[in-house]
Amino acid sequence: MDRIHITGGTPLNGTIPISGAKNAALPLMIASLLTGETLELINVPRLADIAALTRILGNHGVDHMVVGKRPGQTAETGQTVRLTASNVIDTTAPYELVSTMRASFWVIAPLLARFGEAKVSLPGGCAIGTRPVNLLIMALEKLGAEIEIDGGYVVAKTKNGLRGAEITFPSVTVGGTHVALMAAALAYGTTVIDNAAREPEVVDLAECLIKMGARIEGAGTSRIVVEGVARLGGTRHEVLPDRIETGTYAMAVAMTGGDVSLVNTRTELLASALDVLASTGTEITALPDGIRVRRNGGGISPADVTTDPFPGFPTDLQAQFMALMTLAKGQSRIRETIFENRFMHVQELARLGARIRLDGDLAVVEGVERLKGAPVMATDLRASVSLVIGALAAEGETQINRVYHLDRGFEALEAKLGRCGARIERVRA
Ligand SMILES: CC(=O)N[C@H]1[C@@H](OP(=O)(O)OP(=O)(O)OC[C@H]2O[C@@H](n3ccc(=O)[nH]c3=O)[C@H](O)[C@@H]2O)O[C@H](CO)[C@@H](O)[C@@H]1O
Ligand SMILES: C=C(OP(=O)(O)O)C(=O)O
Repeated sequence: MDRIHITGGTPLNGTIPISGAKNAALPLMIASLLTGETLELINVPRLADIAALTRILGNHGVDHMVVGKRPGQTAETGQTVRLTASNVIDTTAPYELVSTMRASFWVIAPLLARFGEAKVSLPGGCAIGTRPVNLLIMALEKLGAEIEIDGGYVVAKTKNGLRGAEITFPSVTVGGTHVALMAAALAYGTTVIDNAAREPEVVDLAECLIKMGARIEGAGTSRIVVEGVARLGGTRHEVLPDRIETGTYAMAVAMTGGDVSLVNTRTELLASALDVLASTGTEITALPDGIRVRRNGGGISPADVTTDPFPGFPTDLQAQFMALMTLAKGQSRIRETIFENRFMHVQELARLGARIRLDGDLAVVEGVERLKGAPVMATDLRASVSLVIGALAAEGETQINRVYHLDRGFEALEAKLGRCGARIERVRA
């Protein structure tokens, strides 16, 4: 298995281009199943999760084409991908494919809405909690689907098509909102989704669906209204920038010090995280095409955060923020309210010398003077990158094992950091 070696202690200086968002590209690709016409997606990141979903869509019969590179494009420039689901041959998504990635479960919605049936394995994904799909099933049942669980598969059917309904989520779910949106887009009549997720990735999906002919109002608020249409068509859509990748590199600079421009991204995608970063003594300035992040000399001030659905502090940045707080001048308190088991990075950060105490959903971090390199193990996607951040700031060498987690969500990580002065290399097994 590949490993990453990092020799820490060098500030980061330069420019990092931000990729298209994994968590937007995945539902957008899945939306291709809603139409027989071609969906062209621009700025799709090159990631293991995208490749995994491409295999799943291929298994359904979706035609996948990567449009040729244009002059000026580099390995880190997102790809343009054309997906055409004109000849869907199979409405089953098998265990072997779905178990590697949670978002793949969402194919159930377009398959059911367009073909009246779907059989999808219960999902896998990052080991950060139990992650049930009861709310996704509830939404589909409200729309009239008959659902049973059989041999680890969710089998969904509808005799006369889905029908618009009132769907009220008891708690905010991003995947549930994606599924409800896609299914309602092709249902008869009006669907109201209450307590909908307001994440920018939900808005991106809704905007693409609208271009495909869907009638959706209110995406980005907690009440979305969908008027079902009989059919959807193809379109061209650019995937929005990855706010989690943006926040991750911002935290890396906050920790190592230096001056980095994060380009092809937008401040409003992560306002709450940038406010918290500013309160730690990091200078954040908006650029026309991104964000400039600077910390020169001054120490890192401690700050408390609680993860929350958008526009709150994202759970997908909690591990990275914890890495930063390990070097703060004092105590910080980090509460994780979204996933019950998202503290796997704590014991690995401790190997670098961090002092963190866990108490239920609360992590209390006592800042230390310095971290020291050590061998560590990547456990899930965001935990892995928190170790990269810690290692960049630690003295000496850190070896990160099991880096396949990183490849799920960070495009060209070593190249992007390396060009800013980080001493980072991948050792291939
Ligand atoms: C591919 C993708 O976009 N993944 C993101 C998505 O995951 P995902 O869509 O899986 O996360 P959800 O928003 O659905 O989960 C939020 C909470 O609701 C619970 N829940 C969810 C569904 C359900 O049927 N029942 C239930 O109890 C979950 O266990 C969790 O505790 O949003 C999460 C929260 O912002 C992010 O961390 C993930 O990176
Ligand atoms: C948890 C994540 O992904 P997934 O929902 O696919 O497990 C993530 O992107 O941080």
